[in-house]
Amino acid sequence: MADRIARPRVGHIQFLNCLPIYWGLMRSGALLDVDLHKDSPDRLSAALVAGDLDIGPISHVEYLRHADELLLLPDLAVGSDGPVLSVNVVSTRPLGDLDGARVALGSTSRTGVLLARLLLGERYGVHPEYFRCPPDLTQMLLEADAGVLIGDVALRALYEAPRKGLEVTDLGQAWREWTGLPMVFAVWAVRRDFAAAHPGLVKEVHEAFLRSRDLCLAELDQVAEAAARWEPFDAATLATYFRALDFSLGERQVAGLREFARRATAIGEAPALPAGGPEFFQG
Ligand SMILES: C=C(O[C@@H]1C=C(C(=O)O)C=C[C@H]1O)C(=O)O
Repeated sequence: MADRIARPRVGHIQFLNCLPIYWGLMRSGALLDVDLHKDSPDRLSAALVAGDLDIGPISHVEYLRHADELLLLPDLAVGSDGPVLSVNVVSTRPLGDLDGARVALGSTSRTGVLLARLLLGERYGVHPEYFRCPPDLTQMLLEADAGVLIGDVALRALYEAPRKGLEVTDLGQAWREWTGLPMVFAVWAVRRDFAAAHPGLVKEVHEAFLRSRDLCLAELDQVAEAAARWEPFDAATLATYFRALDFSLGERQVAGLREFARRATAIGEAPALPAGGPEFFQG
């Protein structure tokens, strides 16, 4: 039997925000050509950095921390140009009143929680005491005055919090109001060693993701209908959510990425992007 190369090991965020991209891989048949690993974004980020995955989504700030080992896949991201709906600070009082309070940072997030800290410190001038916590709103608010959540639990909190007398701050919207730019929460990257060894495979996977994204955007209401069957959200809510998300990484999004990188670097959370960065995979 001839030696075969293994399928590329590809990450997939196990949140509704990436379901549209998974949908397209299924529809186009490309799912057969990858070894897909579903997990939370914090674990996928760590796996890509550790070399346990070859290609996949990585939380924005984790990319910045490991940019020397990674190349970005062009035109693919999870972000928003305005409200994102699923990266939220849920608080018992307005953000400006959180000085000295306790704020719980959801453990699945790296970028959303850093954005919350930047916003609270630099825009609101408040300095809470932060601690890491599992992403469970009830547990967070037993020990804190605010919690930062991402993904499906954050989307749920957006709809449930007002009934509980809680405030919700959408961090995609807050970033846009603060900087005028889109926010990029996660990017897709390939390990540089894998890209050098298998450029053709990386090109194929990248193109499959782009086709998948475009297919999903053309069938968004069907995707929402299909997903609503298994989710605690109705189809209209899911369609609104998928339309709020921005899966592109064009010039404006790259400007947003550079601005976030600049601010993360200024507080010592990430090394500076090299001049002209980020560096992209050139298919
Ligand atoms: C929009 C989102 O983007 C995400 C936010 C991330 C983070 O804060 O580290 C990581 C991956 C993405 O899932 C979301 O999770 O809702």
